[in-house]
Amino acid sequence: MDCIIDPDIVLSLSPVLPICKQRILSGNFSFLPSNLTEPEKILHLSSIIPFDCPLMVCTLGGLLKFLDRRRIGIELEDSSVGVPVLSIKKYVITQSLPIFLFFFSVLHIFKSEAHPSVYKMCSGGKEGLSLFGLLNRCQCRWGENTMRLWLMRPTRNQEELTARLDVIEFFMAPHNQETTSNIQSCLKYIKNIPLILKRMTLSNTKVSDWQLLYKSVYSAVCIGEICRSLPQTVTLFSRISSAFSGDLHYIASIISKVVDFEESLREKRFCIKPQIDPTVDDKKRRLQGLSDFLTEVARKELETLDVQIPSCCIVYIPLIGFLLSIKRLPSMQDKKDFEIDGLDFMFLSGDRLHYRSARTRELDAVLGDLHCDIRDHETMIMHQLQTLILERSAVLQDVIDYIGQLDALLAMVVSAREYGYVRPCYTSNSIINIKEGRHPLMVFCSGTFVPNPTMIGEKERRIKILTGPNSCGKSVYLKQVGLIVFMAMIGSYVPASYAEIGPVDGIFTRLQTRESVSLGLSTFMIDLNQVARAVNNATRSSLILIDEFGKGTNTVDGLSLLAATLRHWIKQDSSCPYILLSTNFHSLIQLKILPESPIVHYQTFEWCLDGEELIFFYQLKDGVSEVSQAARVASMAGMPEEIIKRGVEVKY
Ligand SMILES: Nc1ncnc2c1ncn2[C@@H]1O[C@H](COP(=O)(O)OP(=O)(O)OP(=O)(O)O)[C@@H](O)[C@H]1O
Repeated sequence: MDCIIDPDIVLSLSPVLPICKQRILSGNFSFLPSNLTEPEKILHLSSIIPFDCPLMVCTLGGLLKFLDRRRIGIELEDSSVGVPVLSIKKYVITQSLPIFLFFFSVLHIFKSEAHPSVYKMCSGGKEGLSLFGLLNRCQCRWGENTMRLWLMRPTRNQEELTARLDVIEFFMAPHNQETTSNIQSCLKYIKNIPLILKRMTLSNTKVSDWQLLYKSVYSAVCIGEICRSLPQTVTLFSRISSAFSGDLHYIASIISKVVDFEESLREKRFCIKPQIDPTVDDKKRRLQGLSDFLTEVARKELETLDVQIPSCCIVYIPLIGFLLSIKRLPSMQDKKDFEIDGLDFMFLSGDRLHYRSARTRELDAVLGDLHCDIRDHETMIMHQLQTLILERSAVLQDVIDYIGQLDALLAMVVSAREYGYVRPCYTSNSIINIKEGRHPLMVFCSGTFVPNPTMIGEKERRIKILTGPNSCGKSVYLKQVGLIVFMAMIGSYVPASYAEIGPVDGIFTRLQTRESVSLGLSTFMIDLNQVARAVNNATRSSLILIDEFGKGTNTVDGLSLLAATLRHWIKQDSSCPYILLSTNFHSLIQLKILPESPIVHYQTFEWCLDGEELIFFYQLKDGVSEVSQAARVASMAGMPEEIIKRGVEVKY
């Protein structure tokens, strides 16, 4: 399988491993012959599931638990019935880039923060300053889900990446801006279709569900129409054009033909339009003409009543039927006063007395329970409509998939346009060539961000060693390169004036993290783990970003570890990964610990001293810096002068 298993993850899985294994062994696998004994069952399952792979076992165990909780497919069954698993199929994600969890936090790909509003504190977080937050201009939840998935799973599949970039390029053209906003306004109406479909299968659909489903389907039809008018050479447009047709049109037209939204909202239940069902039409017509007819009946009833009774009316109460309603007279005090000859007293409601008479009985017999009949009939039609929609619901899954992709790409268009990103070019040459690269997030934090180039490649040197005073911009630069390459691997435009990206099969980092508490490992141990992963797994096409490796231990040990690691890669010569490394170990260069090599390139950043003041230009240049300017940086950070002075005295 094309994946690298993170040792930290395996370690953290060990407590749940036996539970997951047990869950798998006791699963309801209907594909297994029923006459198998327990040992035979284990043997059979182990031929399908690699029990020696902790990640696989825990993932499958988690999936089975999820299915059991949601009771998918057996919602209405007894709770003792387990979800039947019909088959197990292996699915290998071949093209995705191995990325470790650290990467997402150190490069600020995702950053959830507690919500600042006090009343929302308990209800989860919000996205902070992160790449996801920056790119997520999605209009619907499906776009947001797709964007999240793409960020979690960058890919090497160039065909897929080019297809995404083609869509972005199309919408980036100024003359396509109107099309962009038209599609975006339709995307807003695509709602939670799977939830509505689930309610349909449970026959628990509300009027609002019908409205939302219709709006979603109608908007999808409009998007389909728009995509049909766009160049079909763009893969996504042609896929949408062919998918958003037949069944989708059918669902949209059948809902609009059958459902009477106005009446449904008024009646708070599913109502159908006229001319859908003659029986319902007939009953509704009778119900409409009923009020005049009932007034006439009431007039006749009044003629037969005591003269003291000034008025009466005929009312209809669902499930009870027609009743004669009379205003209670002051003389009618006790129940016996309510009795009237020829009428059966039914009940008192407010100040009105209700009776059943010969005429109301006749009305019941002739007109029947009109309301209930209509309701029953309409409910039956709703079930038929639901069945028709569910039979064709596969197209709605396609809608969600393609809408998610389109929305995520349009969101990328918005940020690319707003922040001046460019389309990256993918090349088969082993090269990373970025001109005027910018850190996509840091640009918002520093007044004027200084763009810098990156050139790592076949003829260019593959190991960049960055030195420079503290705070000169080394870490920001490393992250900037990592983020630009990462953005290219999700099919986004990138913050640069030009970017040529060769094959990249993984991004390894040794960057500052705040995870030592949660992992139970020391900071130095985390550093070592991260570098070990890079040493053990990186290939010629991997990008490695190392920021100040070795500083977490005694200087000599740290320096020697760093030098040994670099020597390991220098020996690989042109097969060496793309490496960007920043260090404050100036003795690495002063003591000439590293061998002379054409693949090593020393770079630093421009800065100068204005009197005692340290000024950073953040501009990358060739060369080495042999001073840290730590004392001046400490002064800028507000350290007391006497401490800084004493530090300088000790140094010399
Ligand atoms: N290209 C740039 N343009 C503008 N400002 C920048 C740039 N790069 C870095 N900075 C600013 O400089 C600050 C320090 O940068 P950074 O953390 O990269 O320094 P450093 O060299 O890694 O420092 P240290 O060696 O102490 O870790 C950043 O927080 C940012 O405000």
